[in-house]
Amino acid sequence: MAAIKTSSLTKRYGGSVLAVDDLDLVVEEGEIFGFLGPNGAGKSTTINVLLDFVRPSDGTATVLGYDAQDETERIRERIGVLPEGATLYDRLTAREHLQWVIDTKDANDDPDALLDRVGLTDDDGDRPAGDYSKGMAQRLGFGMALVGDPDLLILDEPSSGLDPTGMQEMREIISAEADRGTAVFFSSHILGEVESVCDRIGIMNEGRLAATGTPDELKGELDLGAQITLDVGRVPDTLGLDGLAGVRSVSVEGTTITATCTDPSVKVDVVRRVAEATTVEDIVSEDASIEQLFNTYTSDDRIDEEPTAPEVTA
Ligand SMILES: Nc1ncnc2c1ncn2[C@@H]1O[C@H](COP(=O)(O)OP(=O)(O)OP(=O)(O)O)[C@@H](O)[C@H]1O
Repeated sequence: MAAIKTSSLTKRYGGSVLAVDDLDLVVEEGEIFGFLGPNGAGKSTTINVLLDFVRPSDGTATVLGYDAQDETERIRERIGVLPEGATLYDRLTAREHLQWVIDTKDANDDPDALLDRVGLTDDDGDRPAGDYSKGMAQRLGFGMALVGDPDLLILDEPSSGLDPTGMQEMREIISAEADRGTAVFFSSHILGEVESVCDRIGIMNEGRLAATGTPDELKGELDLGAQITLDVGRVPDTLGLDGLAGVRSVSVEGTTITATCTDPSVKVDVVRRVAEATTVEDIVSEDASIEQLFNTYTSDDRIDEEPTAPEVTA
């Protein structure tokens, strides 16, 4: 049984805004699925339909096998949710928030252990949430989502407001939850975060799923190539890269030479050839990044075109 399944899910706001457009999405049990997309792509709307905060215009959605609109109670018992901009009660302390969720879910978690897990101190636990910084509020919201060992975590921009340490801690908790069988579905703008923690990603664009797969699968599909950039003392008349197997293109700007290779292993040959012709002062090596992937799938003139090749001067 899928943790999340949507079939032809569509949401229109008013007559003109098509926020989610015929979406077929499957998140498997136990997997970490990152839901990426630019502002307005339809990520929060999809999550809001899954949580029955908004009703779909068309299509269906199930969560843990239950209908997202008709079996909301069953779903709530088994999931943990961090909604966009978690709503907290200003006058309640963190401990009281956690205790409230524990009681509501009839769970037996220890509020102190949860506080510790999300990086809040004992003293923080006794302060009213109204005094919290954005990052502290986010940590508390995350702690509330973890109550009751949920089978599925749905997190809308979980790292929003967190400092780098907080983001790292959040990623560790997500991985630990997945290790014990929890499926995690989270939306993000932070591409590195998604790549480092997710089993699969889905890229939303204009209400549609532009791509799904593991980061490696998606990079492979697009054949974005691997880049190597060399700073040299002097650019020789002949670089020696002409006809080198696996070099797709070469460009030169000042004393910087950039080669795009069809395969990362070819980069060593590029360095060797250039080093035979001139002094190499610095090397930067980059494989296709998740940023490239994201840009390719969400730019206006996406996919139907070949990735653009830099000017060839070799
Ligand atoms: N309550 C609403 N009423 C009208 N339009 C809405 C409403 N909520 C969202 N929209 C519109 O639906 C589209 C998708 O918005 P949504 O918030 O789902 O995108 P998102 O991918 O979560 O964006 P972001 O990354 O900025 O949070 C946008 O055009 C947005 O303006």
